[in-house]
Amino acid sequence: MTQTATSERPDDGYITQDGRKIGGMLMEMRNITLRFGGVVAIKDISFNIREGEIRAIIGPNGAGKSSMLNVISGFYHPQEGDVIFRGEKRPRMKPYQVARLGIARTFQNIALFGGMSVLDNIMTGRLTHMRAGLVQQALWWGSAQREEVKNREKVEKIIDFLEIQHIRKTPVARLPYGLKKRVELARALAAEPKLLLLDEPMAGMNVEEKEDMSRFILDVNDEFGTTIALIEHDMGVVMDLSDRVVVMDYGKKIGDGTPDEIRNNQAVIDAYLGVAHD
Ligand SMILES: Nc1ncnc2c1ncn2[C@@H]1O[C@H](COP(=O)(O)OP(=O)(O)OP(=O)(O)O)[C@@H](O)[C@H]1O
Repeated sequence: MTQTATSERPDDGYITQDGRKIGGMLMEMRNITLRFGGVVAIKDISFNIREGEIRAIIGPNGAGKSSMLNVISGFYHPQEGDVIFRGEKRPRMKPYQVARLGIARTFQNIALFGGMSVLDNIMTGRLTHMRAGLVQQALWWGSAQREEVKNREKVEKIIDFLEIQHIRKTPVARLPYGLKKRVELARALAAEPKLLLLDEPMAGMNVEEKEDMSRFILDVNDEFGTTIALIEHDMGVVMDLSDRVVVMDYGKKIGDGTPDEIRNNQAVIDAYLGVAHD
């Protein structure tokens, strides 16, 4: 996607050059600080994510990117700052409660059930939508069955969309790496998230797998209107996919803007070239 415009946009949204609709604020991180004992992983960082946007968080190793993703997904709780989701301050929540709000994620190191089939793995992504617990399922078999059928339909649609019909019965452990990553994406999508967090979706992939994954990320965003925030080290991918990019270095935010703005940001260039700073 070519990006020439600036990151200054009207509050209620805009249309991208390739015709996608970007809306108002979906999430705002306000003055987030996160410490681990004496280590300050995130220092007073603010940024926002708009509805429908593909937003990247980049930075050198140890910059604090994973920590930030973990704050967004509720794994870490910042000592300072607020997380605003859909206009409301999010109270301290457990990750499963954050998932119920509509935030799903994939992991850098694939976190699937190796012995289970692709289909069953993706079904686990529907758990946040399942109302019937085990006891309910036993007592109200009819409604639990209807729910199962509905969940299956959603999952089948995702399987078609991500072109993994041919491996639906295959145990995940037997799949090549690129396909495992695609199954992880499918499982996260099964939760029908408003915000999808991707932790290094291209890590360990060959060129062809990266091209496939890039296409699927764009298609998911376009077809389902899913807002996506991703951490990624592959600069080519980041600059191609993202509407806007946040750059972190040593826990601080050193850049925030469109790919073009980031490419021309001297602090960002210095950080990647390893220029010393105070
Ligand atoms: N659970 C933790 N306990 C203690 N320190 C941590 C923890 N998680 C992260 N850190 C520290 O916080 C800082 C930021 O780490 P983080 O993993 O967020 O960076 P990153 O940008 O994701 O790095 P990478 O690209 O190498 O994955 C580092 O100094 C790291 O050692």
